[in-house]
Amino acid sequence: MTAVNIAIIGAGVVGKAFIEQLASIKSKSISYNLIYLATSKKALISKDYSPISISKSLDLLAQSTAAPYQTPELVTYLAKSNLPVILVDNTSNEKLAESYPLFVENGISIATPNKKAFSSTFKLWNDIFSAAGVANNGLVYHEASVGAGLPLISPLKEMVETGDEVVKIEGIFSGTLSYIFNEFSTIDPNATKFSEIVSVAKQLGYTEPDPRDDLNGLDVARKVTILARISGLPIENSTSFPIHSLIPKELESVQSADEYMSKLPNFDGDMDTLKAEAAKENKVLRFIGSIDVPNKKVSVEIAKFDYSHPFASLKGSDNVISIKSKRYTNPLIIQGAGAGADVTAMGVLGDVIKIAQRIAK
Ligand SMILES: NC(=O)C1=CN([C@@H]2O[C@H](COP(=O)(O)OP(=O)(O)OC[C@H]3O[C@@H](n4cnc5c(N)ncnc54)[C@H](OP(=O)(O)O)[C@@H]3O)[C@@H](O)[C@H]2O)C=CC1
Ligand SMILES: N[C@@H](CC=O)C(=O)O
Ligand code: NA
Repeated sequence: MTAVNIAIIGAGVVGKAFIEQLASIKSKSISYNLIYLATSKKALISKDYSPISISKSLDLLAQSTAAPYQTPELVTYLAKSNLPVILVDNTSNEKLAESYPLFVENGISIATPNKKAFSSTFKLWNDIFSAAGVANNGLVYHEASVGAGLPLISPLKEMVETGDEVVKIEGIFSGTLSYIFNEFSTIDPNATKFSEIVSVAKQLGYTEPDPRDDLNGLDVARKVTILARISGLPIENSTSFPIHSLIPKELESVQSADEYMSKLPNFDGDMDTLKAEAAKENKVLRFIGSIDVPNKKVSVEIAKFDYSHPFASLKGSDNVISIKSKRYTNPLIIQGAGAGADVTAMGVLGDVIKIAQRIAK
């Protein structure tokens, strides 16, 4: 039997589901030992690296009075581990993401759904993957950063590594905005109010910790940046191309997510007008991202589609992504739930298993 040590940061919507799935792994060949679990306020730390009960870890964390390690201390602690270590970043924290090269250079592997590291500066992207390419450094897997658990990053990387050339990627990349428009912009003229649907998407765990990151188009822009970079475009950062925001001008400067949510109903009329304009043309509204590789063009926008278009009949939080390449002249279509605790945790745990199969001792 071989083993790896697991350190988890983040115990929110995705983090809790990840811990539940990790506790249920039944591997005869690899033991997954939890040694560290932290939120921004507290931590559960096994100082001698002996395994912590995964199934009791959330209760133990709730009772813990220990403060989380700051990044340099955490790197030192994990680098001294008796076994290879996988850091699971289940936060959306940018500072932590900026430290990935440091973890990787210290032999610590990373599995994460956090998009920040892969969609910030192109320099950070290069620093992470050049560090991950060096022998004895950590590995970096981020399947759930686009399309949650849908197999997207892994097959796209394989296509590119085996010599395929991506021509065009387009689709619906946001579980939140898919859910919102599938519920809001339908043939039914009496569909629920836009602001109410945004609240439900938050309750269902589809939104970012701050739902404005979905509604301003930035979450889709981050995903599109990641896929464009894998496809070979050197996108400087996730704001260096046109992005349509759904945040009303008047709410752009509100301080908190709560204030934004409470004022959003005042702007339902604007969204009703947009929907009615589309309905007059027998169309629905959908929020899409597209990457045109030969023309080096990337965009994130709201668009109108005929009732008969496949995007018009999408259900729930489904993403649909079409990839056209030199080999796939008829596009490869990937469709399914693109947000939510269980499908995202599955993508992260799948990466943990893939890393463990390569590094466990
Ligand atoms: N929800 C979904 O469907 C999907 C989510 N993702 C990604 O998964 C990640 C997690 O999302 P989700 O679980 O919904 O978010 P939540 O807000 O529910 O949870 C975030 C967790 O991270 C912790 N955290 C935040 N900052 C820090 C920090 N600096 N140090 C330690 N802990 C920290 C929070 O702790 P505290 O409460 O103490 O702040 C909380 O436990 C995000 O990157 C998101 O983009 C990706 C695909 C789908
Ligand atoms: N908020 C995101 C979560 C997954 O990345 C979404 O709605 O798609
Ligand atoms: Na994915």
